[in-house]
Amino acid sequence: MTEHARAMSEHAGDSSITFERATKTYPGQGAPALDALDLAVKSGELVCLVGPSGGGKTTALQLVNRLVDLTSGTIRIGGRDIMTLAPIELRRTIGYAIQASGLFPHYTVAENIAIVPSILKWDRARIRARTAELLELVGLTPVEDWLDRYPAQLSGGQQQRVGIARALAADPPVMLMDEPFGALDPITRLSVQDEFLEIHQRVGKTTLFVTHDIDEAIKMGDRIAILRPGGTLAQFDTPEQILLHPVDEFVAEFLGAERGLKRLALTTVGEVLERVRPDAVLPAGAAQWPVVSAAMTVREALALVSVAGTDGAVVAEAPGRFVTLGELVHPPAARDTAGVAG
Ligand SMILES: Nc1ncnc2c1ncn2[C@@H]1O[C@H](COP(=O)(O)OP(=O)(O)OP(=O)(O)O)[C@@H](O)[C@H]1O
Repeated sequence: MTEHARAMSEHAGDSSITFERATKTYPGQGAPALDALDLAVKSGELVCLVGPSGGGKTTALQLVNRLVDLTSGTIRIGGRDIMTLAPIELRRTIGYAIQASGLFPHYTVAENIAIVPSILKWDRARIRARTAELLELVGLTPVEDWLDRYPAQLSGGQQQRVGIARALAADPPVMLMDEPFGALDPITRLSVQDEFLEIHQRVGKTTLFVTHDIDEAIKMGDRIAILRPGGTLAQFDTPEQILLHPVDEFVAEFLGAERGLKRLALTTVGEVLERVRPDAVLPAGAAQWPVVSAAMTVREALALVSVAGTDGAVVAEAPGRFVTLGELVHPPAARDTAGVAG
């Protein structure tokens, strides 16, 4: 075990990423690309980094794996200053997935996935087993059908999946993803997002995920960090809080005109139900109300209620419980926001 690996395993369990006034000014540039960023990503959390083009998102990501070096400030992983680690060693503990997958065209799928494990001198049986496990994880089965293909023989979505498998190969505690689904068509993109979220829930890597698509950020992020032009942080909070309380006009505009609808698509009927009085008596006339499921989004439930023209809906999974139209339109505030991973 190298000194670095030992140090990292001592910190096992803490894979938080902390930016402390992290600043990058590229040579010859008058203004910083990233300006005094303070951001703490908790272990296991998925944070989406969004902002306008040129806002410093990629720079922030590449500072973490030292593809770009800090001008000033500090970045820590698991509490350790990244500048105290050799870049090559550091990168072995960080999975990196980029747009267009970044696969090596002359390597097969199996060879691409094996790159970091080979550097780490895993034996062949271990690499083979890990490769099979990863291809299953990203849904490329039966595994034998995929191992020997070259990237050019895969669709964009399949390449992206192999890219994610490769980034996960050596089981790094931290994942950096730069527009990982940017090259996909909208339909494939939605399904790859779902798959990635499932994988994330299972493997729980601390993930910093760059996207310029605010809808993707709302769907994927435990929290979202919004950068302004000039690389300063505009807001860092849960998707729901950002949609409810954008700090200023810049953030509100960035979120777009459909902010209210986006928020409704984020909350489920079950979540609203948890926030309303449990002992409320079913109103007369509720027999005519539509039945909704606790798993439905508020947006879906509202569609049913508006078609039925009623003042509320009853909830299938909770006998005697109901939600009113008013509660669906303006869900009471959550009792706490401690639902964030970490
Ligand atoms: N190697 C470099 N040398 C000089 N300037 C650079 C370099 N890389 C990036 N920049 C500049 O730094 C700023 C931030 O770039 P960065 O790629 O981090 O933004 P971004 O938010 O990821 O943008 P996009 O959404 O367009 O990918 C931009 O103005 C860019 O032109």
